[in-house]
Amino acid sequence: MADLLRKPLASEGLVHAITAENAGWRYVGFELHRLAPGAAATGLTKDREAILVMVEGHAQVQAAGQDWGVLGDRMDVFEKTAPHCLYIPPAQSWEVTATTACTVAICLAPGRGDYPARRLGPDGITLTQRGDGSNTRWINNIAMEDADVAESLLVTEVFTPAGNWSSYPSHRHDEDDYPRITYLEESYYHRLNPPQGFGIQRVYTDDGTLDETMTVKNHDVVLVPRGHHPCAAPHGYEMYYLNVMAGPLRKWRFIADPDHAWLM
Ligand SMILES: O=C(O)C[C@@H](O)[C@H](O)C(=O)CO
Repeated sequence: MADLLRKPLASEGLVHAITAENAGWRYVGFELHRLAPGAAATGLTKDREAILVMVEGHAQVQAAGQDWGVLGDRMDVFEKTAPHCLYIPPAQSWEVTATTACTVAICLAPGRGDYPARRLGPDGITLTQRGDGSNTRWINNIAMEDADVAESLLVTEVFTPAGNWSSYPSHRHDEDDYPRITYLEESYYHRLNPPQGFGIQRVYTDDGTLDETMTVKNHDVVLVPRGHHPCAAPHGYEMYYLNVMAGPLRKWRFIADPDHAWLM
């Protein structure tokens, strides 16, 4: 059984510490910090670039030698307003001090230092519908390839209404053969509303050598090293996830599962 479902390490403080090494891949890292008011988290980006996402709550942020003031707006991620985010280049330190209870994600991928530190959002991030019917979901693009703001990170938020599917029709991005398809590792940080809910995520390859169907709960992370990766939210439970993708080329090109491509 592949180790794709990562449970929270704690309910407060450092909740996830996914590195390329412990994920068994090369590009994506992901940290999640849940901080009580007054609590702080710090880090060094080293040979990685980072996008800090204020998932919810407010915090005083210092990074890359600058004071960025208090970041954050929505107090609950399911308010769905545009997130406050910060791009932090490699070889920089950062420090977040919670001014309210807050949840802060640090999305990581390799970087050389070609891009400066800068705010991303809330300006320029617009909640956008993708799909229709029971495949409708709502997207906040934080840093996708049309935004020339990072070397390898692609970061997106997705809100899936109760009873709907997302990351669907099934698709994969696990071969480095641009422009046909790109190789992108991907992590999913999941939330459910109300929080006692659950969702389903399947990760599977065309040849069936990987086929895991996972029950995801609030604050779980799913790793997608390869294969298709659709999600479903049950009746009564809205699903949120924060996607981090990275690979050798900062482009998202995918191929649909041939069985379900007719739905595209
Ligand atoms: O469309 C969605 O529902 C989200 C996906 O695009 C998600 O970001 C992904 O699967 C990327 O390959």
